[in-house]
Amino acid sequence: MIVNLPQDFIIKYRSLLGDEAEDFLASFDQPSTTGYRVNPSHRNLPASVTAAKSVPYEPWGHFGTVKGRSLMHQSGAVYSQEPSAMFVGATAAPQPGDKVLDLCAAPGGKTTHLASYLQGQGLLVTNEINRKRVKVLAENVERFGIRSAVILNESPDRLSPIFPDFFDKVLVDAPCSGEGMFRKDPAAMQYWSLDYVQECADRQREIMTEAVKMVKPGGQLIYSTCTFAPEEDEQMMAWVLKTFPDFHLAPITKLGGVSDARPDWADGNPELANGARLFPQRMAGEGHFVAKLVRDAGSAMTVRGTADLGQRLTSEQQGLWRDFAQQVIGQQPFTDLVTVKDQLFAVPAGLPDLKRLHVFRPGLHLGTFKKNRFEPAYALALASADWDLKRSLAIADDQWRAWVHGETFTLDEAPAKGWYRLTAADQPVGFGKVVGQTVKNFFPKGLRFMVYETDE
Ligand SMILES: C[S@@+](CC[C@H](N)C(=O)[O-])C[C@H]1O[C@@H](n2cnc3c(N)ncnc32)[C@H](O)[C@@H]1O
Repeated sequence: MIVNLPQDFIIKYRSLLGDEAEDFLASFDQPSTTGYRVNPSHRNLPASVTAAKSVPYEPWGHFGTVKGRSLMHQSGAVYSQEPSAMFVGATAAPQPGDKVLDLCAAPGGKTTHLASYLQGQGLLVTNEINRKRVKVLAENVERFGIRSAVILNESPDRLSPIFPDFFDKVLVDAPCSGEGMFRKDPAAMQYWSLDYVQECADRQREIMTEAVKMVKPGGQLIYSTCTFAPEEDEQMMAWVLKTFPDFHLAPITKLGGVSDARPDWADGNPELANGARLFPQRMAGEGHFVAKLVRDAGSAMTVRGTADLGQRLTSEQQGLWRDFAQQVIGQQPFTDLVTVKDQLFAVPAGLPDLKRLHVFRPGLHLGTFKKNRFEPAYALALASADWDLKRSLAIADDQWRAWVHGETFTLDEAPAKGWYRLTAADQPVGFGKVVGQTVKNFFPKGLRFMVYETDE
């Protein structure tokens, strides 16, 4: 064996997997499997992205790699995600209009996937407890052009009193012992021990105790981990079924080498087989556990107060936004607008009162009110992939490279002065301000990068 797996890990899985254990252990010496999902709201994507081999259970999923410093990545046309992680979103598969909570969301792989299913309709509450990680989540939500998401930075026990019986779907992609990460990130092995698995299971029980309260009667709770440990997988589900008797495990369609979960690794309850196991020795992927819990239908949803996510716009702000929307977008695509300080947001409908929570983003960032003018946000440009804007300017590849590096660039002709959504290869890349033949650079400072020859 090349990879130095912990001895206790080897002993444990030899005992659990019997004849299959050597194939399982040998899979850790194979290279990790990479993949990406295409963003369904982006149009005219090149064949280099769409023609790669598909992931069997996820129509937007492909095997392969898209570089971080590429147009496809920067414009939000793709999200890099290893293929077995795609099984989580594919199992949740919310309908447009659903109210969805992603409780443990950073860096945003599952959130961006759930958003693809929602198609901008309904509500996506995406939460991350960790203050640093919530920033990365927000960057990915913006990059993927998600229009109807609220980003929260909270612990599950502070969310459950605000959202009782509220969501059609709740996803708990639980913090776990990460055994399915060993191949991609061998450093993950240094935290691993039999005790660590137990610690993770304890934390998962705490998270699930709050998560179940937020599922509406008849709604679903999708639970997933990227670990193989039965304590965090089948045994966790066995505990949920016993502790919360109004929840049951629903069957999941299993394609492409996905297997039934193992009741014999928990209390033998045959219902546990409805869960799904993704093993790297049986399929191309790093490994996951996914289960779909359904809450019995019952009492009606509790009615609560409505959201108060910011200030109303002054009449001057309304005018500045209206002028921008008419002149540049050509339509007024949002109804519920609020300001937080000088920032303008479009908030999704249907939220309860969030006053007591730490709201990291109340909705889609539309822009900033400066003195007597409005400056559109990068997030708004990236959320416009499927709109024909009144003012849109196609730029060439070398101009895109200058743009993401923070440089101004020159056009061959001078169009009318003002804001333009810029596109490269039909993908939105930001708002630029045209003055004469010059495009002034508004690419966010913290996201700037240099494209090298080796990135191609
Ligand atoms: C497996 S990761 C989520 C990955 C993410 N769903 C994705 O697809 O990109 C689990 C997340 O749970 C967060 N977390 C850790 N402890 C938590 C807790 N007690 N309650 C809620 N979330 C927690 C971690 O910070 C981490 O971001």
